[in-house]
Amino acid sequence: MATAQEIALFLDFDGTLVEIAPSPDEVRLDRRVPPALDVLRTSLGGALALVSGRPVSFLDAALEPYRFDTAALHGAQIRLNGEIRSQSAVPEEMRGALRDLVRFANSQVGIIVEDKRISVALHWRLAPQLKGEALELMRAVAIRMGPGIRLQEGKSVAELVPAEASKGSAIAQLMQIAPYAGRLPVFIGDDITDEHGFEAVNALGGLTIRIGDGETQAKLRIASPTSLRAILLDAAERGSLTASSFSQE
Ligand SMILES: O=P(O)(O)OC[C@H]1O[C@H](O[C@H]2O[C@H](CO)[C@@H](O)[C@H](O)[C@H]2O)[C@H](O)[C@@H](O)[C@@H]1O
Repeated sequence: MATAQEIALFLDFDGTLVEIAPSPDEVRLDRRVPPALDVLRTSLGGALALVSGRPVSFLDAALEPYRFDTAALHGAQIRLNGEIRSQSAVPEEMRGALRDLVRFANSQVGIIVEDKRISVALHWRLAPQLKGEALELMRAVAIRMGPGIRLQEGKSVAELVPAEASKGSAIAQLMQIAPYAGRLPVFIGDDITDEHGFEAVNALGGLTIRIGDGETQAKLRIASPTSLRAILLDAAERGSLTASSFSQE
């Protein structure tokens, strides 16, 4: 089994480091997690990154005062060593799309539009009966926006994302750069968007872990964000994380 020095750890945020909440603004991160991740980053020679659908700014605020390498917006925004390394352009057609989505949200109770500029999400967790209508609208808007945009489905959400971006390509990019290059990638996630990451990490011979149930390409499962947190906090206390830390559930 690989040692701590050989691992590159990639962590999803929602549904992985924090429990899913009724709306995007309501997530609460256990305050022991940010310092624990900082300790683990050191023990991993710096090879720890967040891979999330959220923007870098949101993740920085959630994990403050720590700033981690981040592949944000499903890979459309990558920050490494404190500097934005790559970022997709704001799609020209996004303003028109946003107008249609806000109009829909204003006409229905429980629909939330999350404007992340480079991408936009339409949430129906608080109005599950509107899933069909919301998805139909998102599919129509994505088609209208053309080949530069793809539709990313997730847990009670659909998002318009730059077509070239995915968690898989972001992880593959990071794996070519120090301190990630040459290590065994370990990716932990819980949602459909994470399947791109699982595919890429499986192709690199790494370890893939799905939080919770649902169909997946991941090789291992951990029951919940609570169980993962326990593993990470324990590893931080011992100052060592290995691939086998994740198979002791
Ligand atoms: O890649 P992730 O870090 O898992 O981010 C994926 C999306 O997560 C957020 O939405 C999800 O979590 C919300 C809070 O728990 C929940 O209310 C919603 O139903 C979920 O879809 C976030 O709001 C999105 O921007 C992320 O892309």
